[in-house]
Amino acid sequence: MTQSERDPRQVVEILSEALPYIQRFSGKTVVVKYGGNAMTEDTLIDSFARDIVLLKEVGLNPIVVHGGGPQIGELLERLSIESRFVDGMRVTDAQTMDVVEMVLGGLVNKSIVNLINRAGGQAIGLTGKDNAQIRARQLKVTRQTPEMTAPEIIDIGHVGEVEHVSTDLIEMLTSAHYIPVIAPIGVDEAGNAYNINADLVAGRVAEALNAEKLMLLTNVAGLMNEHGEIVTGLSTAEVDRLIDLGVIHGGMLPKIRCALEAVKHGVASAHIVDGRVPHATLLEIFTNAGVGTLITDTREVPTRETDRSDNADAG
Ligand SMILES: Nc1ncnc2c1ncn2[C@@H]1O[C@H](COP(=O)(O)OP(=O)(O)O)[C@@H](O)[C@H]1O
Ligand SMILES: CC(=O)N[C@@H](CCC(=O)OP(=O)(O)O)C(=O)O
Repeated sequence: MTQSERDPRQVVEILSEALPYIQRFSGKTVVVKYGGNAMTEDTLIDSFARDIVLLKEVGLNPIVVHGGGPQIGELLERLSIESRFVDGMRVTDAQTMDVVEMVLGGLVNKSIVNLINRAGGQAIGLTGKDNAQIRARQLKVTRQTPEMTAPEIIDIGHVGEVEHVSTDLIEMLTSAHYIPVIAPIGVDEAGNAYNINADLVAGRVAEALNAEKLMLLTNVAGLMNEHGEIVTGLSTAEVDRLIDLGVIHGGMLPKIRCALEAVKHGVASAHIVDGRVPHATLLEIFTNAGVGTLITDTREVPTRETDRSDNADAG
């Protein structure tokens, strides 16, 4: 249904209902991580871009950090370069690193920038190399089995972890009304590039900016428990239990870990959101409907009401 087909009274009612949320979040920073798996259909990517522009226009401060795992996988396949993952991280040799940089810093970054600009925003695409804003070091992955006396270090190549995020460039851009769109490539002091899981970058960017929200848009309806049910509010205790049970695995592991780290380090809330739902970002921020899993720094199970409790009108 288009706006002209709707009852105009309904349209203004919806706008009016969003007012408490707009007031609550105005001026606040929201880091939105757009996963490669959520970039499935053109219409969805369009609605994502419109949501980001709308957030900016109503006074929030959106920062986009994007992934592109499936898109990297596609080009590697076309180039007949084999790829595998250890603990949700792509093993990255020098040749793979070149492809990662081309796809993330080039194709994917610029297509998101282009869509946001076409939706009326002012997006600027960056990688962690710009102003060396994402300082990285090589990620050491260890593995230990009961038979081993000491953990084994597995070399997964040019894969990085975030050492430090400098926020001056991001802040300069956002204060001049631009929307930064950041590809998850880090750099060390010697200028070496690192492939970093996009969730980890988004979490650390959110922490560094003291963001109100970290939204992780993916291709599932939220975090599932051992019964296959979506967990709407996730306590830190429940995360530990689900990891021990092996229910959280693959790409969900870094996602949950970075969400937990972010809320422990000052981000008010993290959300795992179904990016396949049109306008998922707006639904999560401006309505009580909530479309995924909410994570806050609490041993209790959080609810959307507690997440919004500092404005009595907004819940
Ligand atoms: N407990 C879980 N609940 C939901 N998804 C899970 C869970 N454990 C593993 N996953 C997997 O994690 C995937 C999301 O991570 P990932 O593929 O890295 O997405 P993205 O590209 O959006 O970062 C899901 O598609 C699902 O296959
Ligand atoms: C080290 C590592 O695994 N890096 C990821 C970077 C992209 C990413 O994280 O993309 P998604 O968010 O779409 O999964 C990769 O090479 O796929």
